[in-house]
Amino acid sequence: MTSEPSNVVRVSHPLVDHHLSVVRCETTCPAEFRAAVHRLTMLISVPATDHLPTNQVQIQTPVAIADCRRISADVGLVPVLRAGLGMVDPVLQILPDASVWHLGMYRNEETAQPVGYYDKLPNGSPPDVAMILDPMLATGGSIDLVVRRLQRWGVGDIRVLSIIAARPGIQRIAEDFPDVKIFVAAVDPELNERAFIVPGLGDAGDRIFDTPNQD
Ligand SMILES: O=P(O)(O)OC[C@H]1O[C@H](OP(=O)(O)OP(=O)(O)O)[C@H](O)[C@@H]1O
Ligand SMILES: O=c1cc[nH]c(=O)[nH]1
Ligand SMILES: [Mg+2]
Repeated sequence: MTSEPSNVVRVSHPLVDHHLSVVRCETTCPAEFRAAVHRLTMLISVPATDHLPTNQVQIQTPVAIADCRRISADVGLVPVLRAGLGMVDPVLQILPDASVWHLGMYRNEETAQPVGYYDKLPNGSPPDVAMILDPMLATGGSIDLVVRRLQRWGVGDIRVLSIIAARPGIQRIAEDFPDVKIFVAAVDPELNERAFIVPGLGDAGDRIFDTPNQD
């Protein structure tokens, strides 16, 4: 662990380091990039779900009755299109009963401001816990909008899962939403003149979907 702001949990593990080196490498092909994002997301998901409440249940094993525990919270995953889609399956592997609510957002190339283009959140009651999935947190503008939208829906417990977050974006989220924790594989120091994370990994959405020069 490092001297990051208290809203950030950098998941420290040799496997995280290994798969980060894969996603950062510019010659990693899209199939390998997707696989590494999948593996990193699984590794981040475990600490990011450490607060979920459980109920005690009695389970009949083939031998006897065992006292067990099952997750009792209603969890909603909120992938931010497009890049967040690459993180949905690995979280569903460990939380198969979670719902998935999609939000679409892209950054305007000139201003780096987020533009919302799809919102599939319902009017009904919100989940107990929402986990926002987006591999990149740069200026924090996109996550800021998503958190505001979830709070408007009435979600009280919000966590963010990213692969790489930049310090300026982390700072922004900490100031705006001190209760929102961010779970990441890496914290990078800065942004370049195009608001890309340095050293980062480039454009996550384009690398997942093999659509170079789309942004
Ligand atoms: O913290 P911010 O400065 O807001 O930047 C981060 C956002 O930018 C990327 O999306 P992008 O605009 O590339 O859309 P895409 O997922 O469709 O590629 C990324 O996946 C985040 O959503
Ligand atoms: O470095 C960055 C910044 C925003 N979005 C990305 O995909 N990468
Ligand atoms: Mg992109």
